[in-house]
Amino acid sequence: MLLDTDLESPMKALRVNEVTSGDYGSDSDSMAARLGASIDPLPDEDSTSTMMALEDERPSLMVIFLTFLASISGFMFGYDTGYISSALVSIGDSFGAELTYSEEQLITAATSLGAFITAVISGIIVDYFGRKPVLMVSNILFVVGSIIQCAAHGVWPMIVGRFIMGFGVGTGSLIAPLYIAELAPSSFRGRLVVLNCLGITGGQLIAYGIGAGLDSVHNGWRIVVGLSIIPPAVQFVSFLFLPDTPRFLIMKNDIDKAEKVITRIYNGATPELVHEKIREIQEANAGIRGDSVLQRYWNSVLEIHRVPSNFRALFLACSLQAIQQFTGFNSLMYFSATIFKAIGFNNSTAVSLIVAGTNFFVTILAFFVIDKVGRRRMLMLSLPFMMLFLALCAIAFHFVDIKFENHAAKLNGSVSSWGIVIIVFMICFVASYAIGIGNVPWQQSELFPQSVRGLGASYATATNWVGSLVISSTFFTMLENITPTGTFALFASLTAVSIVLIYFCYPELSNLSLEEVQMVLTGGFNIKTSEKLAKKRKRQHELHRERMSKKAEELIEDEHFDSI
Ligand SMILES: O[C@H]1[C@H](O)[C@@H](O)[C@H](O)[C@@H](O)[C@H]1O
Repeated sequence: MLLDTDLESPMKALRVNEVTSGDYGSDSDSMAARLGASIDPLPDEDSTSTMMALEDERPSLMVIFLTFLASISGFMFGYDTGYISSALVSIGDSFGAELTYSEEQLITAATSLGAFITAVISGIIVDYFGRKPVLMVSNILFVVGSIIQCAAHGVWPMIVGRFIMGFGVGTGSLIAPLYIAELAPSSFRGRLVVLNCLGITGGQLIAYGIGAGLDSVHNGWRIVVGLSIIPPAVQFVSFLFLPDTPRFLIMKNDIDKAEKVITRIYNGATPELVHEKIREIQEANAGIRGDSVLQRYWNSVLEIHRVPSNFRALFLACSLQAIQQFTGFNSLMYFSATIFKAIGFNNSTAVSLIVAGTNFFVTILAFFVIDKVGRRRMLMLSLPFMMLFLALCAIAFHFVDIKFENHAAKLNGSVSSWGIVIIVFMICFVASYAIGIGNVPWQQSELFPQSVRGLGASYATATNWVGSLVISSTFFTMLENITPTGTFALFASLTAVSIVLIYFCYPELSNLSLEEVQMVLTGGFNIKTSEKLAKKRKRQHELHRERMSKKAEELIEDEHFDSI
């Protein structure tokens, strides 16, 4: 019979082996074996422990509300990266003369660069000051960046505004999924984090839509940018009245506050369950030692690199973000209008709206299936299809007589049936991306223990922004130098390598509590064990819910009987 206490003992051993002893290099292979042993027989009905009791519950209204509010950061991420392509066209000669190609590139890249910088430094700041205050600072940066852009009458103020806005985007893209993951009951964590991804893809879709609508309006781009002030202002004011995550509060030893927050965010949180939960989090999440911020930062850096389970987590989180970016999706997100124009479509903005729309709607599908199907299975479905459609795009481009030179495309002839084939393949590629690798990497926070979660998430987020910067600034150069066929073939080969990496290294983490994830990453990647444990947890969650609804039915029947 499985008890969660069975799973706690390897947990204690994990800390003794890997952290407390300071023997960072020694990895515990027996851990996997013990973990495997502990999850072997299926649990009976009475085995649901404290942790399960709370982690099983449907998210409370409070959790759903906080998730939506945090997802505003995702929306800003999407909106701010989405509006720029239409804004660049409609800025026209607002700054005295038409923008040169390098000015356009600087304006676009400034946000990614700003985002990269804050993604690197925010990790440690969020572990020190908390998730909520740093999220609120990101709101101020969004607003300041937008105001500077709206008032800009030259290229440089525009670049500075985009750069400052990038600070907000980077910080928000790091904290929002982290905040949500720390609040969510484990059986709903995947879905709730995907809500933030829906914010991103929805923000991109809306930005494209508004941009296309205001295309011919004089100074319409100022309206598009100006509108972006509203969501962060709403998020800022709301968070004035809302709490930080219990896991952060416990790390800071603010137990009273943590108790209050847990009581508010978990349905069915009795005082005993709340205390038990606090004890579990305390046990699993020893804070980082050190007298000053710098010393603690350094110790976190040591711990994330030297503790094998942390390093595995770091490797996975960064690899997933790199795969998401280097398989080329954002080249379509940012430049699909240009590509479609190049292959002969007049209404290219409308066609590129289809790309953003497919990304958004398939992310909705991912929302419904991620916790049921599992992260690993979704990736193993997503990547092979992406590879297939990238390869098909590469082949189809071979039959279109098109040349990219000096950042312009020369098409010989008019739009052909191959052009339509390319669009269909690209849309299938986007759908395959959005169902898996488009959102699973943002589950990154679940990979790390509390003590290095901010730092780990920041490394991974920074990887995402570097990837986005590299792909968006080299895509045209690749089209020119290695042809579209070569470019898409390169993306397809990188996807093939990614499939191998995911197959051998990415365990199934759906339905596991944040503390159990640590056990899975101890002593190896434990793919088989993780799959068994995830399956077992899923069964337990289902059993628990069935029991709860049976109890509720019995209660209603009793009441009915009494009233007769
Ligand atoms: O998860 C998001 C999403 O897929 C966006 O559409 C994409 O532009 C981002 O780069 C990515 O991080």
